[in-house]
Amino acid sequence: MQNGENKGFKSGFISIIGRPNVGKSTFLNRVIGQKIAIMSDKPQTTRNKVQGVLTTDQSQMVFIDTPGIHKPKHKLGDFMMKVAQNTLREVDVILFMVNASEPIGKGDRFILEMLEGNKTPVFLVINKIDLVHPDELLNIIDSYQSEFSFAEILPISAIQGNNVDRLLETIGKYLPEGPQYYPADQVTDHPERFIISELIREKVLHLTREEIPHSVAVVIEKIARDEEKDNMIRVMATIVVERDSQKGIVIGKRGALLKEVGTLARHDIEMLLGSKVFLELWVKVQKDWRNKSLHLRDFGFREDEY
Ligand SMILES: Nc1nc2c(ncn2[C@@H]2O[C@H](COP(=O)(O)OP(=O)(O)OP(=O)(O)O)[C@@H](O)[C@H]2O)c(=O)[nH]1
Repeated sequence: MQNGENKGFKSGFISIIGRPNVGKSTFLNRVIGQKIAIMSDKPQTTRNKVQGVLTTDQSQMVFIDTPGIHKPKHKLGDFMMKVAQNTLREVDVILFMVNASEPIGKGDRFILEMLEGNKTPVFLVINKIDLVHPDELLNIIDSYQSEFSFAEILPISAIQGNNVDRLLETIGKYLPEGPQYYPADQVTDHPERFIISELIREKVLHLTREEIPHSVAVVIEKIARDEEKDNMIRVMATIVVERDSQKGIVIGKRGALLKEVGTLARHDIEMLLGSKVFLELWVKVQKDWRNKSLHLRDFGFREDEY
Protein backbone atom coordinates (compact mmCIF):
# COMPACT_ATOMS: atom_id res chain seq x y z
CA MET A 1 0.00 0.00 0.00
CA GLN A 2 1.12 3.47 -0.63
CA ASN A 3 0.21 6.66 1.03
CA GLY A 4 -1.00 9.38 -1.28
CA GLU A 5 1.94 11.76 -1.18
CA ASN A 6 0.67 15.05 0.11
CA LYS A 7 2.59 17.14 -2.37
CA GLY A 8 3.40 20.62 -1.22
CA PHE A 9 2.59 19.95 2.42
CA LYS A 10 5.26 21.40 4.66
CA SER A 11 6.23 20.41 8.13
CA GLY A 12 9.00 20.97 10.58
CA PHE A 13 10.26 21.68 14.05
CA ILE A 14 10.59 25.08 15.63
CA SER A 15 12.37 26.05 18.84
CA ILE A 16 11.53 29.21 20.70
CA ILE A 17 14.36 30.48 22.83
CA GLY A 18 14.93 33.63 24.79
CA ARG A 19 15.45 35.05 28.25
CA PRO A 20 12.82 34.35 30.89
CA ASN A 21 9.73 36.55 30.66
CA VAL A 22 10.18 37.67 27.08
CA GLY A 23 6.78 36.16 26.25
CA LYS A 24 7.47 32.70 24.84
CA SER A 25 4.50 31.09 26.57
CA THR A 26 2.23 33.99 25.71
CA PHE A 27 3.15 33.62 22.06
CA LEU A 28 2.50 29.89 22.09
CA ASN A 29 -0.77 30.30 23.91
CA ARG A 30 -1.92 32.79 21.35
CA VAL A 31 -1.19 30.36 18.58
CA ILE A 32 -2.67 27.53 20.61
CA GLY A 33 -5.78 29.64 21.03
CA GLN A 34 -6.22 29.42 17.30
CA LYS A 35 -5.40 26.01 16.01
CA ILE A 36 -2.79 24.37 18.15
CA ALA A 37 -3.52 21.28 20.11
CA ILE A 38 -1.43 21.00 23.23
CA MET A 39 0.58 17.85 23.31
CA SER A 40 0.82 15.61 26.27
CA ASP A 41 3.99 15.73 28.32
CA LYS A 42 4.92 12.32 26.99
CA PRO A 43 5.99 13.04 23.49
CA GLN A 44 5.77 10.31 20.94
CA THR A 45 8.34 10.91 18.26
CA THR A 46 10.89 12.87 20.18
CA ARG A 47 11.95 13.06 23.73
CA ASN A 48 12.03 16.77 23.53
CA LYS A 49 8.94 18.17 25.03
CA VAL A 50 6.55 19.11 22.29
CA GLN A 51 4.86 22.31 23.36
CA GLY A 52 2.32 22.56 20.66
CA VAL A 53 1.47 21.59 17.13
CA LEU A 54 -0.10 23.94 14.65
CA THR A 55 -1.70 22.13 11.75
CA THR A 56 -3.23 23.89 8.78
CA ASP A 57 -4.13 22.69 5.29
CA GLN A 58 -0.67 23.58 4.05
CA SER A 59 1.63 22.86 6.93
CA GLN A 60 2.34 21.46 10.33
CA MET A 61 4.54 23.33 12.77
CA VAL A 62 5.81 21.40 15.75
CA PHE A 63 7.03 23.72 18.48
CA ILE A 64 9.53 22.01 20.74
CA ASP A 65 11.08 22.91 23.98
CA THR A 66 14.82 23.36 24.22
CA PRO A 67 15.67 22.90 27.86
CA GLY A 68 18.88 24.42 29.02
CA ILE A 69 18.81 27.38 26.72
CA HIS A 70 15.68 29.21 27.52
CA LYS A 71 16.36 28.90 31.20
CA PRO A 72 19.89 30.21 31.40
CA LYS A 73 19.54 30.67 35.13
CA HIS A 74 19.76 26.95 35.61
CA LYS A 75 23.07 25.25 36.04
CA LEU A 76 24.14 24.05 32.65
CA GLY A 77 26.27 21.00 32.53
CA ASP A 78 28.34 20.22 29.44
CA PHE A 79 25.93 17.50 28.54
CA MET A 80 22.91 19.71 28.66
CA MET A 81 24.61 22.31 26.56
CA LYS A 82 25.46 19.69 23.98
CA VAL A 83 21.94 18.36 23.99
CA ALA A 84 20.50 21.81 23.55
CA GLN A 85 22.95 22.62 20.78
CA ASN A 86 22.22 19.40 18.97
CA THR A 87 18.52 20.04 19.17
CA LEU A 88 18.99 23.51 17.77
CA ARG A 89 20.92 22.06 14.86
CA GLU A 90 18.10 19.67 14.07
CA VAL A 91 15.18 22.05 14.06
CA ASP A 92 14.12 23.94 10.95
CA VAL A 93 13.68 27.36 12.49
CA ILE A 94 14.84 28.96 15.72
CA LEU A 95 12.80 31.84 17.10
CA PHE A 96 15.01 33.99 19.25
CA MET A 97 12.55 36.08 21.22
CA VAL A 98 13.46 39.32 22.94
CA ASN A 99 11.61 41.97 24.86
CA ALA A 100 11.33 45.25 22.95
CA SER A 101 11.20 47.24 26.16
CA GLU A 102 14.48 45.94 27.56
CA PRO A 103 17.96 46.50 26.17
CA ILE A 104 20.00 43.59 24.92
CA GLY A 105 21.56 41.92 27.93
CA LYS A 106 23.90 39.21 29.12
CA GLY A 107 21.25 36.52 28.77
CA ASP A 108 20.65 37.46 25.14
CA ARG A 109 24.37 37.46 24.35
CA PHE A 110 24.77 34.09 26.01
CA ILE A 111 22.15 32.63 23.69
CA LEU A 112 23.51 34.33 20.59
CA GLU A 113 26.99 33.01 21.33
CA MET A 114 25.54 29.53 21.54
CA LEU A 115 23.98 29.99 18.15
CA GLU A 116 27.22 31.00 16.45
CA GLY A 117 28.11 28.43 13.82
CA ASN A 118 24.65 26.88 13.87
CA LYS A 119 23.28 26.70 10.33
CA THR A 120 19.60 26.70 11.32
CA PRO A 121 17.89 29.97 10.36
CA VAL A 122 17.40 32.18 13.39
CA PHE A 123 14.56 34.71 13.45
CA LEU A 124 14.81 37.70 15.71
CA VAL A 125 11.33 38.03 17.18
CA ILE A 126 10.98 41.36 18.96
CA ASN A 127 8.04 40.89 21.28
CA LYS A 128 6.07 43.41 23.33
CA ILE A 129 6.18 46.14 20.69
CA ASP A 130 3.01 47.48 22.28
CA LEU A 131 5.27 48.78 25.06
CA VAL A 132 7.54 50.91 22.89
CA HIS A 133 7.13 53.85 20.56
CA PRO A 134 7.37 52.80 16.88
CA ASP A 135 10.28 55.22 16.42
CA GLU A 136 12.39 53.17 18.80
CA LEU A 137 12.06 50.04 16.75
CA LEU A 138 14.93 50.77 14.37
CA ASN A 139 17.35 51.29 17.24
CA ILE A 140 16.23 48.07 18.85
CA ILE A 141 16.71 46.16 15.61
CA ASP A 142 20.18 47.71 15.17
CA SER A 143 21.30 46.69 18.63
CA TYR A 144 20.57 43.03 17.92
CA GLN A 145 21.62 43.01 14.30
CA SER A 146 25.10 44.17 15.22
CA GLU A 147 25.49 41.01 17.32
CA PHE A 148 24.15 38.33 15.01
CA SER A 149 23.09 37.69 11.46
CA PHE A 150 19.37 36.88 11.58
CA ALA A 151 17.47 35.20 8.77
CA GLU A 152 14.39 37.30 9.51
CA ILE A 153 13.45 40.07 11.89
CA LEU A 154 9.86 40.35 13.03
CA PRO A 155 8.43 42.71 15.62
CA ILE A 156 5.30 41.33 17.29
CA SER A 157 3.03 41.75 20.23
CA ALA A 158 2.16 38.31 21.49
CA ILE A 159 -0.36 39.74 23.90
CA GLN A 160 -2.24 41.81 21.34
CA GLY A 161 -1.60 39.50 18.45
CA ASN A 162 0.07 42.07 16.20
CA ASN A 163 2.08 40.53 13.40
CA VAL A 164 1.76 37.00 14.80
CA ASP A 165 0.14 35.76 11.59
CA ARG A 166 2.98 37.20 9.57
CA LEU A 167 5.47 35.44 11.76
CA LEU A 168 3.69 32.13 11.24
CA GLU A 169 3.55 32.74 7.50
CA THR A 170 7.27 33.45 7.43
CA ILE A 171 8.06 30.31 9.41
CA GLY A 172 6.03 28.38 6.84
CA LYS A 173 8.36 29.58 4.09
CA TYR A 174 11.33 28.00 5.85
CA LEU A 175 9.82 24.58 6.37
CA PRO A 176 10.65 21.73 4.03
CA GLU A 177 8.06 19.53 2.40
CA GLY A 178 7.32 16.79 4.86
CA PRO A 179 4.79 14.53 6.48
CA GLN A 180 2.19 15.41 9.01
CA TYR A 181 4.02 14.17 12.09
CA TYR A 182 1.01 14.51 14.36
CA PRO A 183 -2.66 14.07 13.66
CA ALA A 184 -4.49 17.31 13.07
CA ASP A 185 -7.10 16.49 15.69
CA GLN A 186 -4.98 16.00 18.74
CA VAL A 187 -8.17 15.92 20.81
CA THR A 188 -7.99 12.19 20.28
CA ASP A 189 -4.79 12.05 22.23
CA HIS A 190 -4.88 8.38 22.87
CA PRO A 191 -2.68 7.21 25.72
CA GLU A 192 -2.04 4.00 23.81
CA ARG A 193 -0.91 5.83 20.72
CA PHE A 194 2.78 5.45 21.45
CA ILE A 195 2.53 1.78 22.39
CA ILE A 196 0.62 1.04 19.20
CA SER A 197 3.27 2.73 17.08
CA GLU A 198 5.98 0.76 18.86
CA LEU A 199 4.09 -2.50 18.33
CA ILE A 200 3.95 -1.85 14.61
CA ARG A 201 7.57 -0.75 14.50
CA GLU A 202 8.63 -3.88 16.30
CA LYS A 203 6.90 -6.07 13.69
CA VAL A 204 8.53 -4.19 10.83
CA LEU A 205 11.98 -4.56 12.39
CA HIS A 206 11.41 -8.20 13.20
CA LEU A 207 10.09 -9.25 9.80
CA THR A 208 12.62 -7.30 7.76
CA ARG A 209 15.54 -8.43 9.93
CA GLU A 210 18.56 -6.23 9.37
CA GLU A 211 17.38 -4.75 6.11
CA ILE A 212 15.46 -1.87 7.61
CA PRO A 213 17.40 0.40 9.94
CA HIS A 214 16.09 1.21 13.35
CA SER A 215 15.36 4.66 12.10
CA VAL A 216 12.06 3.46 10.73
CA ALA A 217 9.30 5.45 12.36
CA VAL A 218 5.61 4.80 12.75
CA VAL A 219 3.17 7.67 12.89
CA ILE A 220 -0.31 6.93 14.15
CA GLU A 221 -2.60 9.03 12.00
CA LYS A 222 -5.89 8.12 13.49
CA ILE A 223 -7.53 6.01 16.17
CA ALA A 224 -11.29 6.04 16.06
CA ARG A 225 -14.19 3.89 17.08
CA ASP A 226 -16.37 2.81 14.20
CA GLU A 227 -19.89 2.90 15.53
CA GLU A 228 -21.34 1.45 12.39
CA LYS A 229 -19.16 -1.62 12.63
CA ASP A 230 -19.72 -3.08 16.10
CA ASN A 231 -17.62 -0.39 17.70
CA MET A 232 -14.53 -1.79 16.07
CA ILE A 233 -11.48 0.44 16.51
CA ARG A 234 -9.93 1.73 13.32
CA VAL A 235 -6.24 2.49 13.49
CA MET A 236 -4.51 4.20 10.62
CA ALA A 237 -0.72 4.30 10.72
CA THR A 238 2.08 5.33 8.41
CA ILE A 239 5.43 3.58 8.40
CA VAL A 240 8.03 6.16 7.49
CA VAL A 241 11.24 4.98 5.83
CA GLU A 242 14.11 6.91 4.36
CA ARG A 243 14.60 5.39 0.93
CA ASP A 244 12.46 4.03 -1.91
CA SER A 245 14.29 0.72 -1.68
CA GLN A 246 13.27 0.41 1.97
CA LYS A 247 9.69 1.10 1.04
CA GLY A 248 9.84 -1.86 -1.34
CA ILE A 249 11.21 -4.10 1.38
CA VAL A 250 8.56 -3.11 3.89
CA ILE A 251 5.77 -3.69 1.37
CA GLY A 252 7.24 -6.97 0.13
CA LYS A 253 6.25 -9.00 -2.90
CA ARG A 254 2.67 -8.11 -3.77
CA GLY A 255 2.31 -6.53 -0.36
CA ALA A 256 3.02 -9.79 1.45
CA LEU A 257 5.34 -8.41 4.10
CA LEU A 258 3.20 -5.43 4.92
CA LYS A 259 0.24 -7.74 5.22
CA GLU A 260 2.10 -9.88 7.71
CA VAL A 261 3.15 -6.81 9.70
CA GLY A 262 -0.49 -5.81 9.74
CA THR A 263 -1.77 -9.19 10.88
CA LEU A 264 0.74 -9.52 13.71
CA ALA A 265 0.40 -5.93 14.84
CA ARG A 266 -3.40 -6.05 14.70
CA HIS A 267 -3.39 -9.06 16.94
CA ASP A 268 -1.24 -7.29 19.53
CA ILE A 269 -3.26 -4.09 19.32
CA GLU A 270 -6.47 -6.04 19.86
CA MET A 271 -4.94 -7.57 22.98
CA LEU A 272 -3.89 -4.13 24.15
CA LEU A 273 -7.22 -2.43 23.55
CA GLY A 274 -9.47 -5.40 24.26
CA SER A 275 -11.44 -4.71 21.13
CA LYS A 276 -11.61 -5.76 17.52
CA VAL A 277 -9.30 -3.63 15.44
CA PHE A 278 -9.19 -2.67 11.80
CA LEU A 279 -5.62 -1.69 11.03
CA GLU A 280 -4.76 0.31 7.96
CA LEU A 281 -1.05 0.64 7.17
CA TRP A 282 0.65 2.96 4.74
CA VAL A 283 4.30 3.24 3.82
CA LYS A 284 5.92 6.51 3.03
CA VAL A 285 9.40 7.69 2.14
CA GLN A 286 10.63 10.73 3.96
CA LYS A 287 14.22 11.39 3.04
CA ASP A 288 15.59 13.11 6.08
CA TRP A 289 13.17 11.76 8.62
CA ARG A 290 16.00 10.23 10.55
CA ASN A 291 18.02 13.37 10.82
CA LYS A 292 15.08 15.28 12.00
CA SER A 293 13.16 13.09 14.33
CA LEU A 294 15.44 10.37 15.40
CA HIS A 295 18.25 12.62 16.15
CA LEU A 296 15.93 14.56 18.32
CA ARG A 297 14.90 11.37 19.95
CA ASP A 298 18.47 10.20 20.49
CA PHE A 299 19.78 13.38 21.92
CA GLY A 300 16.73 14.89 23.43
CA PHE A 301 15.53 14.69 26.94
CA ARG A 302 12.65 16.14 28.77
CA GLU A 303 12.57 19.14 30.96
CA ASP A 304 11.16 17.08 33.79
CA GLU A 305 14.18 14.82 33.70
CA TYR A 306 16.39 17.25 35.44
N1 LIG B 1 2.91 44.19 27.06
C1 LIG B 1 3.13 42.95 26.69
N2 LIG B 1 3.36 42.00 27.61
C2 LIG B 1 3.59 40.74 27.19
C3 LIG B 1 3.62 40.40 25.81
N3 LIG B 1 3.89 39.07 25.72
C4 LIG B 1 4.03 38.62 26.97
N4 LIG B 1 3.84 39.60 27.87
C5 LIG B 1 3.89 39.51 29.34
O1 LIG B 1 5.21 39.18 29.74
C6 LIG B 1 5.20 38.34 30.89
C7 LIG B 1 6.01 37.08 30.63
O2 LIG B 1 5.41 36.33 29.59
P1 LIG B 1 5.60 34.76 29.43
O3 LIG B 1 4.88 34.36 28.21
O4 LIG B 1 5.30 34.06 30.69
O5 LIG B 1 7.19 34.70 29.19
P2 LIG B 1 8.13 33.42 28.97
O6 LIG B 1 9.17 33.86 28.04
O7 LIG B 1 7.32 32.25 28.61
O8 LIG B 1 8.74 33.25 30.40
P3 LIG B 1 9.54 31.98 31.04
O9 LIG B 1 8.54 30.87 31.16
O10 LIG B 1 10.00 32.51 32.36
O11 LIG B 1 10.67 31.67 30.14
C8 LIG B 1 3.73 38.06 31.17
O12 LIG B 1 3.31 38.93 32.19
C9 LIG B 1 3.03 38.39 29.87
O13 LIG B 1 1.71 38.82 30.05
C10 LIG B 1 3.38 41.44 24.85
O14 LIG B 1 3.36 41.25 23.64
N5 LIG B 1 3.16 42.69 25.36
